[in-house]
Amino acid sequence: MADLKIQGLAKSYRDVRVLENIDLDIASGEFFTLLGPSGCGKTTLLRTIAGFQHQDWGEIIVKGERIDHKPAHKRDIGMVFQDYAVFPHLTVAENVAFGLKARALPKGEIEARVAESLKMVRLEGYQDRLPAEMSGGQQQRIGLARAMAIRPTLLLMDEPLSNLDAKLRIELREDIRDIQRRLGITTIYVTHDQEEALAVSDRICVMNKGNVEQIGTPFEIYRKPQRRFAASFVGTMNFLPGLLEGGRLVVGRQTVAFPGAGSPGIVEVAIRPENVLLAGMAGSGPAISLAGEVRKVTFLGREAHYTLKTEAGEIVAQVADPERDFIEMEGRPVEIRLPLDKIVLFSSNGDVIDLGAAR
Ligand SMILES: Nc1ncnc2c1ncn2[C@@H]1O[C@H](COP(=O)(O)OP(=O)(O)OP(=O)(O)O)[C@@H](O)[C@H]1O
Repeated sequence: MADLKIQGLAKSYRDVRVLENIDLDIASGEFFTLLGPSGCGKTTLLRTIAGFQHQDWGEIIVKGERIDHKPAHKRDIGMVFQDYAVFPHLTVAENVAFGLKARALPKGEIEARVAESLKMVRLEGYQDRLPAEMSGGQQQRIGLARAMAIRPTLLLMDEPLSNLDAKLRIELREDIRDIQRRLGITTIYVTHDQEEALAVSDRICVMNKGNVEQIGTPFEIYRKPQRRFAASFVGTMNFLPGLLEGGRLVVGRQTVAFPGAGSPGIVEVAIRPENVLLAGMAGSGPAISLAGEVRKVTFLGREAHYTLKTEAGEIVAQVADPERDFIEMEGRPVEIRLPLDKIVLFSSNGDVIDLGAAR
C-alpha cells in the first residue's frame, strides 16, 4: 500500500491556480523529491500535505486513511524548514524535546528520544547550547532531530539545505539520506536544485506551473525525459530543430535514416553535452554528422566544455579528461557527431517521441 496517496489535489490563491489536479503515490520508506523552478507550487503542495493550508479539491490519504480534514498537529508529520525554525530561547535539547512534550510523553522517554535523535544527527554533547551558539548547518541538524524525535509517519522537508554553503550542503544531504535510509521513513523533499534531487532521491517528481511533468527515478528523469521541460530543467540539454519525414530525420543539411520514429513533422532533437562527439573521439554506430566551428573552450580540469556553432544551431559538448590538442581548438572547424542512440526527440507539444523501434 502507498504510504501517501494524493488524488486530484488542486489549490488556487484568489483566482490563480497554483496546483492543478495533482495525483501522487508514494511508497513506504521512499525518498520522494518535488523538483521544479521557483513558483511551480512545490511548497504549496508540501504545506497542504502538512496541513498548514487547505486544498480546494482532492484528497490526501496516509496509510489508507484520509487526513486532509485533520489539523496539522494531528497529522503525525515531521517537518523541516528552509530557515531552520528552531526556537532561539530554547536549548538544543529543549528544541528537540518540544514535540515530545506536546505529546505528553513520560520524562524518561523524552530524555531517551532526545539523546537518540541528537546522536543520529551527530550533535551529542551540544544539548545545553542555544541555537545562536550553533552554525547554520548545526541549526538545521537540530531541526532534523526535532522532526525525527516524534517518529512521524511522514517526514516533509522544504529546501532544508538552501541556506547553507555548497560544501555543507553536500555533507548534510548525505547525512539526511543516510538517516532516512536507516530509519526507513517515508520522506517528501522539496528542492529547486536538480543535482541535489538526483543525489538523494528514490524518485523525483518534476513540477512546472502547478503540474506534474514527470515522475521517475533519477536515472529515468536524466536519461529518459518524457517531456521537454524535464529534459531542459534537469541537467544540461542541447536542442536542435529537426524534421521527421518517412523514416528519415533531417537536421541542418544532414539526413539520416531513422526508421519507425513517429509521425512526420517538426521535432526538437535533444542530446546531452557528454554525448556529443567531436572528430578524433572514439565512438561508432550511426550518428548525425554536422560541420561546425569551435566558438569557445572552457577548461575545467577534469573536463572541458565546448561551445560549438553548427549548421543547425549552437550546442555544447562536454569532453572528459581532455588532451592538450582538444583544449587548443578555439576558432577551428570541427566535425561533430550526435550518436542516434543518445538523442531524444520531442514533438512540438513537448512530449517525447517514442524511439523504441529505432534503437
Ligand atoms: N499565500 C499566498 N497567496 C497568494 N499567492 C501565493 C501564496 N503562496 C504562494 N503563492 C503563489 O503560488 C505560486 C506557488 O508558490 P510556491 O511557494 O508553492 O512555489 P515553489 O515552487 O515552492 O517556489 P519556491 O521554490 O520559490 O519556494 C507562486 O506563484 C506564488 O507566488
